[in-house]
Amino acid sequence: MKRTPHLLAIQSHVVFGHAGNSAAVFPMQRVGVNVWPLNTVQFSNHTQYGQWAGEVLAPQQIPALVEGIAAIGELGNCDAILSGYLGSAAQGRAILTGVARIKAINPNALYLCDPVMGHAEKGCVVPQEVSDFLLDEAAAMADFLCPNQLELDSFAGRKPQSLFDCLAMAKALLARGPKAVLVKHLDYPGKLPDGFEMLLVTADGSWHLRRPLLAFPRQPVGVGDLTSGLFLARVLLGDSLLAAFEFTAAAVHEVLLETQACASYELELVRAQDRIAHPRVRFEATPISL
Ligand SMILES: Nc1ncnc2c1ncn2[C@@H]1O[C@H](COP(=O)(O)OP(=O)(O)O)[C@@H](O)[C@H]1O
Ligand SMILES: Cc1ncc(COP(=O)(O)O)c(C=O)c1O
Ligand SMILES: [Mg+2]
Repeated sequence: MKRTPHLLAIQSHVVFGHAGNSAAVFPMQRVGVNVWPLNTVQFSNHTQYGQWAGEVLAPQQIPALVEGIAAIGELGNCDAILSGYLGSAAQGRAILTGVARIKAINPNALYLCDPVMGHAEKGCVVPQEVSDFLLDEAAAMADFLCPNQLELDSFAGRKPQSLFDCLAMAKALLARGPKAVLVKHLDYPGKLPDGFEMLLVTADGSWHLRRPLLAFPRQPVGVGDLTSGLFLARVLLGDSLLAAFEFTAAAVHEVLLETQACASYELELVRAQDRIAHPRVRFEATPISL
């Protein structure tokens, strides 16, 4: 029987609703991965409500928890690390120490960094020191980097002029070290208004994918976290990068359809669980080159 992969997921937890690990853990489990959630913050709710209660985890807790897993002899079973929303740059550095520790035991372990900085319409959701850390330090250690357009602009230091420009900006990131860059959300002059577009850029090729843009009275939160989590989960389950990309687009779209149908602000992950595991829609990515 094929072994179930294990994934250490280091990002935020919200008590109510879905963002960070609260958006990604259940879907990753539902598609068949053992998840080890390590919560960088525990907030009452996501920050787009404009107010929240809760605390940021002390940075030294991250290596301490990783050492605790090493002490029971399980750290070598970690096949991948995912990081998302960071409470501070010190937390980010502690995560990189953990990634290095895991890669020393299991050189095949993959690290996906979702460089959560914010969103064009939502404004920045992290402090400047976190953005600097993501640009200067985390990108260099990541096997996979999953920026949205704002984060890609931040990495490139400019805004794109076209789709091909987005591709060039994502390709430039490959030179910093990652095996693949998944741009979760494209925005560029000339983009068709009725589509939601993504890019996958690897050393072996690049692909562009378009799915319908759904209307919401308030943009749901946690979609980026769901996207990076499902992508990494499917890669661990044996998908090619392209197959994982197409699966992720379909599964995320299913969640958004369910969320829209329920008129919910929070993602309807529980109701959509069968659609996450077995998406009914399919989106084909098309090859793109400069
Ligand atoms: N098909 C879709 N239709 C409408 N909105 C979408 C669709 N897919 C994603 N979104 C929204 O677009 C944004 C996606 O943002 P993105 O940049 O990928 O990630 P993040 O969730 O990290 O901001 C989110 O606000 C999400 O709610
Ligand atoms: C606590 C927390 N984690 C993560 C996120 C990131 O969510 P998204 O996937 O929409 O970028 C947010 C966004 O507001 C948040 O408040
Ligand atoms: Mg995000």
